[in-house]
Amino acid sequence: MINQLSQETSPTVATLDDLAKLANYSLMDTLNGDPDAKQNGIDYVPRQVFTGHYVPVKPTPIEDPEYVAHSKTFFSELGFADSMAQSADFVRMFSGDISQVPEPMRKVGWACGYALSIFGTEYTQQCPFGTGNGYGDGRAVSVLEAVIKGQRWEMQLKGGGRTPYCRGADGRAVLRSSVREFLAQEHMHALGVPTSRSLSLYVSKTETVKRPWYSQGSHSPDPDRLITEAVAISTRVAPSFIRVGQLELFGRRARKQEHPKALEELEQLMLHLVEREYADVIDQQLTSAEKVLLLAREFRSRLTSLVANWIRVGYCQGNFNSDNCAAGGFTLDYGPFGFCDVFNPQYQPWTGGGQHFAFLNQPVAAERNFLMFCTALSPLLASKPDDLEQLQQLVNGFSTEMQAQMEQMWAAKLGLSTFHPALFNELETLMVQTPVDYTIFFRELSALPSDIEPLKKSFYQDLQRAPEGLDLRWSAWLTQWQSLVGSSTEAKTDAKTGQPHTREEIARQMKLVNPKYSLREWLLVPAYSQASEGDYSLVRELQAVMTQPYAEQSQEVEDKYYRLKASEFFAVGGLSYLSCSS
Ligand SMILES: Nc1ncnc2c1ncn2[C@@H]1O[C@H](COP(=O)(O)OP(=O)(O)OP(=O)(O)O)[C@@H](O)[C@H]1O
Ligand SMILES: [Mg+2]
Repeated sequence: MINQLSQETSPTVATLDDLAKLANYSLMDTLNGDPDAKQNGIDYVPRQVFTGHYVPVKPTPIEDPEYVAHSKTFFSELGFADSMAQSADFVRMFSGDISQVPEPMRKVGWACGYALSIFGTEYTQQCPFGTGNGYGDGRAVSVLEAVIKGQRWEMQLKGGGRTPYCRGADGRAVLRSSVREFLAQEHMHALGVPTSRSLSLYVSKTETVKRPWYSQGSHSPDPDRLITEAVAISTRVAPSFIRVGQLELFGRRARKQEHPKALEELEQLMLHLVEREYADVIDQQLTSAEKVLLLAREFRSRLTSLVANWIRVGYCQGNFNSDNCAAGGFTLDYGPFGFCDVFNPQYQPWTGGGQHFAFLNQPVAAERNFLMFCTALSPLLASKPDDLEQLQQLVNGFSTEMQAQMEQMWAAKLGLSTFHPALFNELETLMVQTPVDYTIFFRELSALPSDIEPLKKSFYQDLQRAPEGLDLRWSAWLTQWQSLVGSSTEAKTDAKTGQPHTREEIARQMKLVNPKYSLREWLLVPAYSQASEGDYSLVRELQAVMTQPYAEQSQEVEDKYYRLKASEFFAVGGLSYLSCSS
């Protein structure tokens, strides 16, 4: 028994050679969009790519890389030895130098083109050629596909240098944004929300770029100066990085018959998506049309659940364009994101994002992305009016499914088995007028308080919008809520198990829905600031705290991280909002 256990837990991948043995590429090489001459992947000049799944791109290594962090959780899931993250050949590969990787790993990576829709409107003007053929992964370069413990994973460098889609930019990511992305992915996974995963993070000791950023304490919406920042490469991992935008690029080409194989390529990409992301729920034997419909149904279900989960944990994507919407239904692109402190339905951390991508508008933004997803697939059903009609029904049914997911989520946050509209509406009004800290409020509520005093820990007293009579209204609300959840709980039974619910059980369940710790922007700022001085201790501390967001943790952690946002952090660039995610 002891032997068996140690065998199961001991890492099976201790070196890059071990990892190389698991390399297994499912790239559609028949859909390589670059002419033969460019197979070495070193043509970084912005150019139009008219067809195909990907272009070969050799990443540009960062100079003199230094280890910052790796995901211990994910390494353990993959059976990777922690020591590998600091081994010379692993560091070399995941800081962008794949020229020496062992066979059968490939010495050239790849980047993909994609289209852009913003809130359901198609765009091409962001493409330097105005056609949409020059837009895509501008700094994301995939370097490996491997089947590990029966699961296929794609590993992608972010900040891996220029690609044909870089649009004149440098293809780099800075340490600041890479720390944010690395930690946010770790946190999101620990929150139980589907996401691309963090693998590793390396910074250059010598290479820097200039980026616009805020002077300390700046209240201006836009950065007011250029700062020099170290470049970094974080590696993210997912079953695939196919975006709704990529399907759209293929869908638009098919719709406009831009080239003779456009429809065929769309079908191939759809089948590839099904294989990479939906193989467990869509039978390979089905016809293409059947697959399209099941794919749309399944994506709808994943997307609605994803967005309800975002709202459950206080996450705002900030720029929920179709090119930031993973077709596999998980969170992707941690640039303009934020976790809200003060509850505000209009919370939007990114100054460029607009209200359409605000916190509680995310269900509508998701619906627009779903519409674009279905529009992209519809040429595949062009000769089948009944199937097209079914696809349309799936689009029409989005808001109902979304609403159901939201109601279930709100009920769970309140420890109730059903949604009570009047109770919720009054709560939402009170949360805005008080206003409350979103995370702290629901966590305090999870202790089933008998009066409103404990809830006041979440109140931003200085920001009160309607102080008159608030306490009385809160007390009335709490009494009403308690009558549903609290006093009569002993008599209640669980609909599924028939077991009686105790107060302890309800509190326990609520604490698994309402996290105690949330990756607030003002916690990230000191972590990446210290990191820029070569001190990674706060990054690692935050990683440790934020990968157990539901646990109580120590008193010391609670004192430091379970707190209201300080008044001096309000309305400050880089702390309350950001204009730049690169
Ligand atoms: N420094 C950069 N160099 C080249 N391209 C960039 C750079 N910053 C952003 N881009 C490109 O701009 C586009 C939109 O920006 P966005 O912030 O969504 O990208 P990103 O942060 O690189 O994201 P993603 O996580 O979606 O790959 C993407 O095509 C992206 O690759
Ligand atoms: Mg993006």
